[in-house]
Amino acid sequence: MSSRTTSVLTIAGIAALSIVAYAVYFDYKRRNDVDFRKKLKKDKKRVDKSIASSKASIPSDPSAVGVDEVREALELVKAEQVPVSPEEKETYFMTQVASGEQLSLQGPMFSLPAALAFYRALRVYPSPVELMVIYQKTVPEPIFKLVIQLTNLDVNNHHHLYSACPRIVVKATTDITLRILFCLLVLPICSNTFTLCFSIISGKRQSHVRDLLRISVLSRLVQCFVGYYLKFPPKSFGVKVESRQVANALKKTLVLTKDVKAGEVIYKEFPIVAALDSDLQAAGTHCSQCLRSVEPSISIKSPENSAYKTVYCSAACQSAAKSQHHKLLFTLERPVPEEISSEPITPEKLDERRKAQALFATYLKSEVPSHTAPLLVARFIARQINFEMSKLISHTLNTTTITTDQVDFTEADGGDYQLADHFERLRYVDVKLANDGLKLLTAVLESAMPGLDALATDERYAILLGKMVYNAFGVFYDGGRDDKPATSDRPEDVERTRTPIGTSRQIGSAVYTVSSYLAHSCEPNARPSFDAGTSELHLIATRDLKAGEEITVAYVDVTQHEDESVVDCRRRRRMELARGWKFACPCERCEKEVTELGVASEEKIGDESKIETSMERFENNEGPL
Ligand SMILES: C[S@@+](CC[C@H](N)C(=O)[O-])C[C@H]1O[C@@H](n2cnc3c(N)ncnc32)[C@H](O)[C@@H]1O
Repeated sequence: MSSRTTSVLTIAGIAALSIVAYAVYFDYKRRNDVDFRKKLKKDKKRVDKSIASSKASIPSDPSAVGVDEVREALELVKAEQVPVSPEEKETYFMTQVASGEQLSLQGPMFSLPAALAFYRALRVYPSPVELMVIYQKTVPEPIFKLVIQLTNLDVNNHHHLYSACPRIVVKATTDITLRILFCLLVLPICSNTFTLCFSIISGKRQSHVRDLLRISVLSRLVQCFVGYYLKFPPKSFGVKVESRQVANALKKTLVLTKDVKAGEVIYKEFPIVAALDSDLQAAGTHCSQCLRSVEPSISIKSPENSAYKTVYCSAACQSAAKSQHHKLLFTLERPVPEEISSEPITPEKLDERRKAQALFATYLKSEVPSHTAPLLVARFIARQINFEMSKLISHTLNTTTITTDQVDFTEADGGDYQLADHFERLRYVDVKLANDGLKLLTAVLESAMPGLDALATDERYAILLGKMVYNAFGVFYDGGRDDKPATSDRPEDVERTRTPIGTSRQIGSAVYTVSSYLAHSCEPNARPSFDAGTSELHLIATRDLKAGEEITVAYVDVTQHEDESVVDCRRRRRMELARGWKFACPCERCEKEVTELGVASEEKIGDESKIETSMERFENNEGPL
């Protein structure tokens, strides 16, 4: 043993002996010395008093924390940097909620720090109103009050919180339209929370709802916010969504989870919403629901007096279209199911509805030959309303039955996520609202169910349009069509759908949840096919692929045509990508052409300079997910 260790042990031994000696001495004095005992009692009283007075200075009601103190703390939080990328936000969010939960268990002294942690989480959560509803039910009341106080003091954030749902949160109690609005506007992210809050506002506090309330904020929100991509796409698709760094920005792409051979179908997917090009819709040659080509003699036609003429290939398609969107948008039938009481419809109201539908139908027909986005948006909104209504019936009747027709392909494994959850996460491109589309659609919704006008605000409508044009695929089969009305417009101005054979050959457009994540390559390893002769997308491998490989498709026509040089083909496809999709393609083929064929690497694509500022922001990952 070294001398150093010995001396450490010796000192430790002496110290231990001293303590023991003092304890023995203390015990002896306590037992035998009266004065010592008196002094001890006096000392104890003094200590008790001091503890009591320090306890009194701790507020028993933490909401009594001074406003100045709260304001000061808020200023410090506001000065903190908020993470920018979605991944950082997720981590930050989870850390803050976890720390809020921990601190709230530490007693009243920690109420403000706990509230601040919850408040920090609120600042990055995409749907703050929803989070507030959850906080209200799960965070101890004094801490929740402090979170409210922080929100009220932060004027900007206050605006952020309530601008999404003016009036509605307050009013959503009894009226059916408002209940639907509450669900569609306020709770767009998480269907569990969706169900939970729906039950709360519909006054049905069933036992499973109470159970849900007991689950910690964190576990439920982790599932909503982060767990989504663990459950979606469903495992059966054989693909997963991964974030990859592309040119300084994080992109979400689809990656294989299984090996596939060239020519094999990777997965099949039905669309969330689809629409025929308007000239085919008018011609009545294709089913308006599944987009199948249909013999006029056997097709099911809409009634003569219908504002928007539709043709269906089968009773099943007619029924699906009706329940999803057509009844609400283009019929005079009661929009609310029989199970739910609603105000009687007067002849005046009916007339108002007829006129609104006629005007909207005329607008849709007069749109650029194949611009389907306004119809896709209208159908999507109607579908969501109908979906919420069917949920309402199941709640009202105390059943959980929602027919497959209503959830079908929008549901991931286990049914945790639904239409709104998927759509909410898709990225969008800025769209300028140039015409009356929104006004006319609003009139149709309002005439069917007063109050629904709140659903289609300028901002929301622009986002929905932006999501449709950014994520839609062109549907084509049998080589596509040759009879599209000629136009001098650029392809991406007529229709910006991902169509590997060119938008001029598509018969319609459709938006898919999984396939929306497919990235582009000018030398793609997969292709969308519509071999079923409908809008059902089959993703086919164009070569042997291994698990872990990123899947790519061609967004535009990438084949070199007979009359085209390599340089011309390259310029054409890159221009279309830059104008329509706002990126300079970095794929291997584009790179190879630079090195092998001597195409100038500095080649500037004319319109790339026109990429909007918003797009640059978006590319830097500052925009929406
Ligand atoms: C409909 S989104 C596709 C979904 C997208 N991958 C995501 O991150 O969610 C289309 C956008 O993805 C990006 N993108 C697709 N393929 C790309 C590629 N090969 N290189 C760079 N960006 C690409 C472009 O920003 C394009 O505008």
